[in-house]
Amino acid sequence: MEDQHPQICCDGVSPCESKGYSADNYDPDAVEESEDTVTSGSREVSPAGGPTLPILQKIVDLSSKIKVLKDEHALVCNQVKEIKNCSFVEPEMSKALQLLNTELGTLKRQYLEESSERKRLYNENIELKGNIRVFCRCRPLNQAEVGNGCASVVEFDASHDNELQILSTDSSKKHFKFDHVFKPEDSQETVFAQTKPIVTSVLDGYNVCIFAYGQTGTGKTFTMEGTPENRGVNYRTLEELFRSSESRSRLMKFELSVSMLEVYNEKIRDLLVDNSNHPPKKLEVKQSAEGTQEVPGLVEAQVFNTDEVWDLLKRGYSVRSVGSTAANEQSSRSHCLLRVTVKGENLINGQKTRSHLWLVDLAGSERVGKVETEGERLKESQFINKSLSALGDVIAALASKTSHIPYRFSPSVKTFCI
Ligand SMILES: Nc1ncnc2c1ncn2[C@@H]1O[C@H](COP(=O)(O)OP(=O)(O)OP(=O)(O)O)[C@@H](O)[C@H]1O
Repeated sequence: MEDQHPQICCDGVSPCESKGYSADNYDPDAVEESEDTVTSGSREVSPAGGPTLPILQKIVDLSSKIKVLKDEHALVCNQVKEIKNCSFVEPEMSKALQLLNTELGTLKRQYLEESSERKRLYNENIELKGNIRVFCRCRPLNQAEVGNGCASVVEFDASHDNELQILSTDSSKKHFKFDHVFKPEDSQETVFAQTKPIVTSVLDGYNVCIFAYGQTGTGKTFTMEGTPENRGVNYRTLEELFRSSESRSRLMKFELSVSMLEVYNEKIRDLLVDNSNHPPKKLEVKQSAEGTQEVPGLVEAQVFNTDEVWDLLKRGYSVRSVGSTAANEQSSRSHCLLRVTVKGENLINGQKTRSHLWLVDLAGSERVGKVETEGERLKESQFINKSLSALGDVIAALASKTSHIPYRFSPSVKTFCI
C-alpha cells in the first residue's frame, strides 16, 4: 500500500532524499492540497513513474503557504480568546481611561495657565505702548479744496511715521508728534490695523474706548462709520471681534451685543429705537448698585453675525442728527456712541467677564464764526464746544494722573465715561 502514495519532496529536502508520508508527519491540509494538485493537474510522470520536479516545487510552495496561514490562524484564535475574556478587558480599559482623564486634567490646567499668561503679556504690552494713545489721520484734499486751488499745508517725515509739520501762514512750521500718523493715501484697512490690537483686549475683559476727535469736516465720521464700500473702524471692529471670539471658542464662549446712542444738545437719545411716532424716551446716566455707570432703558441688541451688525449700524446712522454747515455738507451735530458689550464665559473654569468697548464719533470742534452758524446750528455748536472742552479737561486729568477727574461737568462727558 505504501508504494501507492506518490513520493513527494517537501521541507527543502532534495528529490534524492525524498521521504514518504507517515502517521507522524501527516498534514490533512497539505495532503488535500497535494492530492488535488497531483490528481487534477496534468500528470507529468518522471522516468521512475513519480511526479515531475515543477509539480513538486508547487507542492512545496503551497505547503509553506499553508503553514503561514495556520500560524496566523492560531494567532487570531488567541486574540479572540483574549477579547472574549472580559475580566481582562474591563480593568485594562478603566485603567487606560483613568490615565487619559489625568492627562486631560493636566492639559486643561496647562492650557488655562498658558492662556492667562498670554492675556497678561498681551495686555501688559498694550499698557507699555500707552493706555491712552493718540493717532492723527489727515484726509486728502476734497474736490472743493482742489477746485479752489488749495494746497496741502501738512508735511510728513518719511523716516518718522509718528510726526508731521504744519505750515503756518507766516511760513513757519509747527511740529507735532503722535503715536502714529496716517497719511491721506492710507486706507481704512491701514487705520484699523493700528486699532485692532486694542480692540481685542475687550475679549480679555478690559474696557476700551476709541474717540474720533477733530475739526468739522476732517473725516471723523468717514473713519468711524465709513461707507458701504469702504467700511470704517466700527464695522471692522465687530467683524474682528466675531473672528477672534470664534478662534477662542474652544476655551471661551462670548456673547456680543450692541447699543447706539447720541448726545445731542446734551441730551441722550437711543439710536436703536424708532422715535418717529412718539417723543423720544428721556435717558440719563445713573449709578448702579454695583457702582458702575449705566443708562437704564438703553436698547442692547444681541448680535450673532456681521450682517446683523451692519443692519443695526445702518439703522442707527440713519437717525443720527446731521445738518449742513459751511464746513461740511453732512455735518454730525451730535456725539455718536456705539457701545459693544462683550460677555465672556471660560468653558473650563466657568469664570465670567463683562466688558465694554466704546466707539465714539464726536461732533466736530469748530470756531463758531468760521462756520457761519446761527439759530439752531449756533445753539448746537455751543453745546458741542462746551462738551468737547469738558472732555479735553477729563483726558488731560487722566493723562496727568491727578486725583480729581472732572467727569460730572457735562452730561456728554458723563456718558463717555460710563
Ligand atoms: N480719508 C478720507 N478719504 C477720502 N475721503 C474722506 C476721508 N476723510 C474724509 N473724507 C470725506 O470728507 C468729507 C467730510 O468727512 P466727514 O463727514 O467724515 O467729516 P467729520 O469730521 O465727521 O465732520 P463733522 O464733524 O462735520 O461731522 C466726507 O465727504 C468724507 O467722505
